[in-house]
Amino acid sequence: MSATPLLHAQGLARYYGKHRAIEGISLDVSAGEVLGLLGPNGAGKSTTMGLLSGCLAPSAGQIVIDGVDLLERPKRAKRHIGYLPEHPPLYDDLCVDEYLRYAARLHGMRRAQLPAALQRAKQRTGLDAAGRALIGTLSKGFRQRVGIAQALIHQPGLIILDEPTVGLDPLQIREIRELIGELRAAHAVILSTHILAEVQAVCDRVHIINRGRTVFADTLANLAGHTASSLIVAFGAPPDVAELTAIAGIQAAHVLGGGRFRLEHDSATSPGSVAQTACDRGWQLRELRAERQSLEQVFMRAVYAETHEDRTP
Ligand SMILES: Nc1ncnc2c1ncn2[C@@H]1O[C@H](COP(=O)(O)OP(=O)(O)OP(=O)(O)O)[C@@H](O)[C@H]1O
Repeated sequence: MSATPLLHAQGLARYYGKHRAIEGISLDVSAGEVLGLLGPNGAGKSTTMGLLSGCLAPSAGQIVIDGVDLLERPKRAKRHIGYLPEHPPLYDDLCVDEYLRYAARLHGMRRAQLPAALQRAKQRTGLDAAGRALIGTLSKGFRQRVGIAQALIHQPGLIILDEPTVGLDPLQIREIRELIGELRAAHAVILSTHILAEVQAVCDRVHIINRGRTVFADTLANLAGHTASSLIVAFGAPPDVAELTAIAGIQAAHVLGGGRFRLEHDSATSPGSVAQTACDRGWQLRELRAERQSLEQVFMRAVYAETHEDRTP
């Protein structure tokens, strides 16, 4: 990540009347990065995207885009933002060229700039041959491409995509994900999603929110390096679960079948103590490895553990 992020958001909060949608959200995104904003339904993703794009006013907090304060100088800051809302603002009665021309004019581009801008945006989104097609006749995947083309027509530094693959078929999802990956070369990208695989497929970093608050934020590279507090073991002569949980520091043992188990352990326990016990008792150790922490585990721990705790009477 470069020293100065393209987007810096600090302490964002948004209330709808008395209802707190988000609070204390801070995030940075740099050029060349795709940040995934992940959370279950109602977590506050769209609200956060609305604030970052300047479409919603925050109740508290600061947003700086390419050195320009979004609240103090909204017009100037918005020049650096391209936004694809959850429901793309498309006009079915316009053809793709007419619509992109209209979007470019809304972004304050001069008429003389339009032909080159349209050609560039269409070429980058795979719409070269679709300029004269009526938007109302396009497939959902192509409509989404048009939505992305309007977001990048004025060559903003930051592109914000709210649930960009919702409602698409698997092939269209793959195509849009590839397109998002390509955008990284020239832009900072934030996308919101509730799909873990989406984050894993296209994002460099993940920011998980639950009920309006940040519950996890890190790079995917760091995530892969983390180890969970569990071991996978396999034995030729497997013991009973009770014998495994009797090993000091082993908190639970789950049978995986074929002599394999997942052992949950405390932070002080090393795989060596399990290996030693297996050796002493003749269990014929065949496999012993620390489990990698997956995004799913992080998500479940951060989101569902919190939700469950609150529901426990
Ligand atoms: N205009 C509004 N008026 C009142 N409450 C709202 C409004 N918009 C959102 N909320 C509430 O704010 C919270 C966050 O909603 P938001 O739409 O930002 O979540 P989300 O993570 O985008 O959800 P989803 O994935 O279902 O779109 C929810 O409790 C929602 O009911």
